[in-house]
Amino acid sequence: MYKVLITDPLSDLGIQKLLMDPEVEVVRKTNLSFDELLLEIESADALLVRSQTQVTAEVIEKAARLKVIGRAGVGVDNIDITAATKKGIIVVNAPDGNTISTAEHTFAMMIALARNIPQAYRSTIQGEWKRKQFVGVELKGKTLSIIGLGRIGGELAKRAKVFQMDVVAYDPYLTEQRAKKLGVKKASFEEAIAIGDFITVHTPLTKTTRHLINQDVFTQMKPGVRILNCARGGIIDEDALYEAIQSGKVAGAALDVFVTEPPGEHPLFSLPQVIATPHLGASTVEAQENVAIDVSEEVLHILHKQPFKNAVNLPSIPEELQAKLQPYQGLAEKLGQFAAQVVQGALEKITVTFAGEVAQWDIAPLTRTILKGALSCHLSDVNDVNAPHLAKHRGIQIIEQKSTKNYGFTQLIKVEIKTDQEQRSVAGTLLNGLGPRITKVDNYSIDISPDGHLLFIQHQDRPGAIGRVGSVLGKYDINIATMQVGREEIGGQAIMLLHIDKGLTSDILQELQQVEGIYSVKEIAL
Ligand SMILES: NC(=O)c1ccc[n+]([C@@H]2O[C@H](COP(=O)([O-])OP(=O)(O)OC[C@H]3O[C@@H](n4cnc5c(N)ncnc54)[C@H](O)[C@@H]3O)[C@@H](O)[C@H]2O)c1
Ligand SMILES: O=C(O)CC[C@@H](O)C(=O)O
Repeated sequence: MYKVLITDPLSDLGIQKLLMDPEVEVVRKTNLSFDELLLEIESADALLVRSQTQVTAEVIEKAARLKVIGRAGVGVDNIDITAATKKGIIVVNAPDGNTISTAEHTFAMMIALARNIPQAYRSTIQGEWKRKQFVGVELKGKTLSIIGLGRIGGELAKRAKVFQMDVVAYDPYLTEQRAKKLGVKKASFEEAIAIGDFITVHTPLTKTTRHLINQDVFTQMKPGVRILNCARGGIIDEDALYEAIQSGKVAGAALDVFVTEPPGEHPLFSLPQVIATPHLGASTVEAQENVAIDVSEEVLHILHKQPFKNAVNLPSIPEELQAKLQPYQGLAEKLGQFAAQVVQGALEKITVTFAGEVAQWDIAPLTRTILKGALSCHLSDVNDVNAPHLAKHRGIQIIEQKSTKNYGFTQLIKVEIKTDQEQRSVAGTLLNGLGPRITKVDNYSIDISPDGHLLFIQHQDRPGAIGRVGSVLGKYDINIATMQVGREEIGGQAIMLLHIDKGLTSDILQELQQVEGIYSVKEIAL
């Protein structure tokens, strides 16, 4: 049974799939104190949050069984991604479900700002009739500068075009093609800042976007500019915004998000030019249902070990590529496990080479799986998420390469491991109808399926060696299921790779080591 802990309000309809899964127990507890959260998280397999719950390193540290953190929304700045990654916890979000709602909210804020609607409402219901005081501006013909033309920025641009605004956008990843498709002028940051009558930010909050709009940037703006932030508090320096409004440079600001939420009695609220909403961008029935459905499905996929797509701490893999790579995942993991068990000493470098059909694709996910296989022989709780981090942390160098060399197979994956004592390699392929096979260990060609208990023996190629190994195993009632022998030259070094039906005790291993003509014996569990 998986415990799915939900600590922020999520749409009832949206989490139906979770509620209906017989293997899932849904525990909904909102407004938990920090200590209560620490207590609940200990036994949770999945945690679902919106933006309120702060999933700090301390919370993650306490989570003994947590496999996935699901964010019902886009921004994951309330989750310590580094701490989750270190612990091998997958973080997924629901990036698409609230795009339209947030774009619409931003647009509503822009109109409200242009026409002083909140201020006029407040005055009118107090019995005043101040028509002169609330003269606004039209959107038509004005320039809207969008900083961050992603999903929300893009939808906002479409709406602004319908209102006959000139839309310019700055986004480091904006292509001419996308700008053209949206009817937007691609600009530099400086240009976008200098020409905007309305400037709106739609970037995530990161180290580079914190205070992206600061005191210096305000000085470069047009006098009378109007500012919007429906993305994240902190992208705009709140103190600098206060100054810019006070000085008259900025005519007004519409804010849905704040550095601290709730902001309490914020100095900006003393300025009549500021309008505000309490982080309502995604607060529509539709968006809340969408994000809850999306994140619930992702969490279920992860708990049931099925493919998922919106992991924040794993590069996303297009479905088509995922389908192509899937058959290779098992082989990749086994090769990593085999290579790590066949070597002696501390891992220093892992080189993975892909040849044939597989080399035509993005093979980074397979490299991660190989790494997971190799590291899991020595470390606990290794998965695709934390494997690269764990390798880096231990100073293990990872080299990934593609080869056009003909290895005699339609596709081949080779794993070379260098330790402080030796360097060895193992290669494998997928054979039609037979599945994964190990085809080479060091320079010895073999053909064995990578599963179960294996014995890897290095010996001298002399009559009797195989028989003597068989006698020792027979003495202890250990059945040999399959056996492969490889040699470089007659009478030289050779290897035996045996499938045995059960594992060996250290005494039997030692006895095998003493057999005449045997150089080394390694037991490999796959
Ligand atoms: N107010 C709300 O309720 C609400 C709702 C949803 C999303 N959001 C916020 O809106 C943000 C954007 O959401 P989205 O779905 O459009 O994300 P997105 O990832 O589709 O778009 C973000 C864009 O910002 C661009 N970007 C990154 N750094 C930049 C920089 N320094 N300068 C300019 N552009 C930069 C990226 O290239 C990307 O195109 C989210 O990160 C989230 O914090 C708020
Ligand atoms: O949960 C919310 O309502 C806010 C969501 C929004 O900020 C997001 O980043 O998706």
